[in-house]
Amino acid sequence: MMLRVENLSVSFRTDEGMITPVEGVQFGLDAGRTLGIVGESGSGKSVSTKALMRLLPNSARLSANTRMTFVDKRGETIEIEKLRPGSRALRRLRGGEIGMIFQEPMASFSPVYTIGNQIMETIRLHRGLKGAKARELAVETLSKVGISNPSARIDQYPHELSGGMRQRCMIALALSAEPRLLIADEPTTALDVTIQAQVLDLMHDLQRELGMAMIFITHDLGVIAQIAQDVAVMYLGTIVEQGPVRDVLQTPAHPYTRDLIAAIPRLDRLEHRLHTVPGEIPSPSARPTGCSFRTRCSDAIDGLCATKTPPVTDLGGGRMVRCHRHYPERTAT
Ligand SMILES: Nc1ncnc2c1ncn2[C@@H]1O[C@H](COP(=O)(O)OP(=O)(O)OP(=O)(O)O)[C@@H](O)[C@H]1O
Repeated sequence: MMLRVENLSVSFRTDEGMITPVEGVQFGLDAGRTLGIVGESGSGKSVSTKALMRLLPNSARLSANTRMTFVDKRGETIEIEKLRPGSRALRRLRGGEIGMIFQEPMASFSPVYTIGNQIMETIRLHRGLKGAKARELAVETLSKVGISNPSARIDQYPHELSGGMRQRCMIALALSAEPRLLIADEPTTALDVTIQAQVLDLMHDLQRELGMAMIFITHDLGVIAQIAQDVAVMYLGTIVEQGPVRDVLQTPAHPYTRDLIAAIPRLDRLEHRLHTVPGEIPSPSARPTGCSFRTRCSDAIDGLCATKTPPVTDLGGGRMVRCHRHYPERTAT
């Protein structure tokens, strides 16, 4: 397995004391596969992936038993949680081994350099090519992400491009280092629907061509269905359900997943009002006792869900769920 995350817990020191917005996250990812992470705003998706790239602020702490292992391009195993801030190994990991793209491309680009300069700098840093060779490769990468007339566009500044173009250039920037893993944090949310579909198709094609693994973060299960093979559903800092996308969408095992599926707009149900998951996600500083979803759950069991944290149940076929309804002895009845 290329990436294995075990017991990932992240706490922050805040004015109101310690909060733990990510707790006990576990998942694995093979080369060439896409894991979709879905959940509402505040569920801990970004904090989890920032932890993977060691991009969390100084106020963040990983629990002592957090393990994040990654097999790099040379076949060596990197223990990400042990990398020292500012170390060469960490710089090599970021960008070179794990690339990241965001909702807002301006977060990746500096406004004062041309697109080409920034892509060529990445190529120099991570692939050791300079001058005409680096430029050639940058043009090639821009053309790969569907930028027309790339040898002219390469000399433009980020603000000279449209939103969709900038998004493509950001993908080109991330890909130019040839990462083994690409983390995409809501990369299409700000785009209009047609461009969103084009960018998703593009990412899918590039991934197949390059054999890269991908973690795709979104609040939209519909997008996950298009792009990922596996899905992890997060709620209030933990993964509540995980498994192959098709199985999870067809037979969701957790009430929260069922609610998210009901919220997907469907063409054949346009006349109905769009559902959203009822209620609001609590703050990590006010995590409910027992199962953290029980305050919004329509299926909560009196006297159990408020007092006992549901254990992880292995449902077979690579699926797991954290819900008292799925205790083996309960599902048997
Ligand atoms: N630097 C920080 N200090 C304190 N709390 C933080 C910090 N960064 C994130 N959090 C908290 O961690 C929780 C999870 O945030 P995170 O950004 O991971 O959610 P998310 O699922 O990615 O949401 P979104 O879809 O809005 O990006 C939130 O309650 C947030 O307030």
